[in-house]
Amino acid sequence: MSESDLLSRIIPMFGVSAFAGQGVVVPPGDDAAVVTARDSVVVTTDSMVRGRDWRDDWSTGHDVGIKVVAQNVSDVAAMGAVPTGLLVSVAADPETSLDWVIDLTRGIAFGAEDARCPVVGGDLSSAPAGVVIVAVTAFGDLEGRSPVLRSGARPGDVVAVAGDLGWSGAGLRLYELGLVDTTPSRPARDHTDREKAVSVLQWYHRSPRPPWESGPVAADGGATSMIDISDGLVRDGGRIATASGVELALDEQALREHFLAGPIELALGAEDGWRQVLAGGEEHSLLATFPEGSVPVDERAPWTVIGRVVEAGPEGPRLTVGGAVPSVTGWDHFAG
Ligand SMILES: Nc1ncnc2c1ncn2[C@@H]1O[C@H](COP(=O)(O)OP(=O)(O)O)[C@@H](O)[C@H]1O
Ligand SMILES: Cc1ncc(C[n+]2csc(CCOP(=O)(O)OP(=O)(O)O)c2C)c(N)n1
Ligand SMILES: [Mg+2]
Repeated sequence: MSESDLLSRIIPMFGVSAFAGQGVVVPPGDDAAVVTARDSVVVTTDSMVRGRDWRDDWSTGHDVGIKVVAQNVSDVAAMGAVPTGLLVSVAADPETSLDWVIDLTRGIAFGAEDARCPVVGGDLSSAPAGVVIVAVTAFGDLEGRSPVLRSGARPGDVVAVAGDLGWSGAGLRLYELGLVDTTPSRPARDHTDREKAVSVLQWYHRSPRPPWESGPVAADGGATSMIDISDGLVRDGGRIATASGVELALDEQALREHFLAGPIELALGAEDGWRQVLAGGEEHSLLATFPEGSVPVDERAPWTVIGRVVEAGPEGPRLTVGGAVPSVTGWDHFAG
């Protein structure tokens, strides 16, 4: 199949016409898309690489599509913005099956629709044998809000998280332990049955649905800093601490109670599960700091208070859990 044939299959799947009038002036198909922007534009990019970010024996093309959109939309949300457009680039070994590419496209289209955000273009390229890379760029609109940076946390603020912690990392760990779940639809959150707990965690690893709507809610509520947790609570919380020059003093009891108890502890046990709560990557939940008393009340995706911001001590900016620096560090692509 030629590149143009493939594009003529892919582009209609994004149904951009559904978004006509919502900022898309020229849809995919020309040299570039044209979108309207009212204000400063939030822009971010994140890619996934076969073998590094997913394995074909665990994840379908559809899963990869949902996940790459989620990663990007949560980065937009972590600035306090709503997503307004996506660009999708795929570089694939020509042996990659058409079915896989179509499945990927369906997953991207599903994620984009869920985020109410049109795919406005992209690129197709071939890659050496075995290589498949999916790269997404997302645009966002602050709708008049000031961007929420990593650097605004102040002593006296509370630290809160929207979404779960450790689910994706626990799901990955369960795959690594040899459990293979292929539940076709999203399983219910289960706190009593181990098999169902395994299934819900592996499902979240394959196709996360972080609470990205909470990003703008946090910004409106006066969040002083925010980040999406892609490399684990400890590493990403540490980034807020460093950028803000403060200590994030997290409450071990609150973390264990809200995030370890339940599916993670049931599926992995307390020790391994706790590591995932602290250091599991790819969760894409939002971590933010708020002035005391202004944590937003959002029933759809509640913010859970997990600690406080305090003045950095002699050790400098850092993140502590129960008063100590955790021994786990989180994900780093190049640390080996
Ligand atoms: N190759 C690159 N060139 C320029 N900037 C980059 C590159 N890779 C990452 N960055 C920037 O570095 C910052 C941190 O990137 P990353 O750790 O990927 O953040 P995130 O977890 O939010 O995706 C971001 O502002 C990102 O835009
Ligand atoms: C096969 C496989 N091995 C390991 C992982 C785990 N993993 C890959 S990337 C990542 C962290 C986040 O990825 P990155 O691309 O750095 O996101 P960013 O920080 O840029 O948002 C993790 C935990 C995985 N998903 N699949
Ligand atoms: Mg990134």
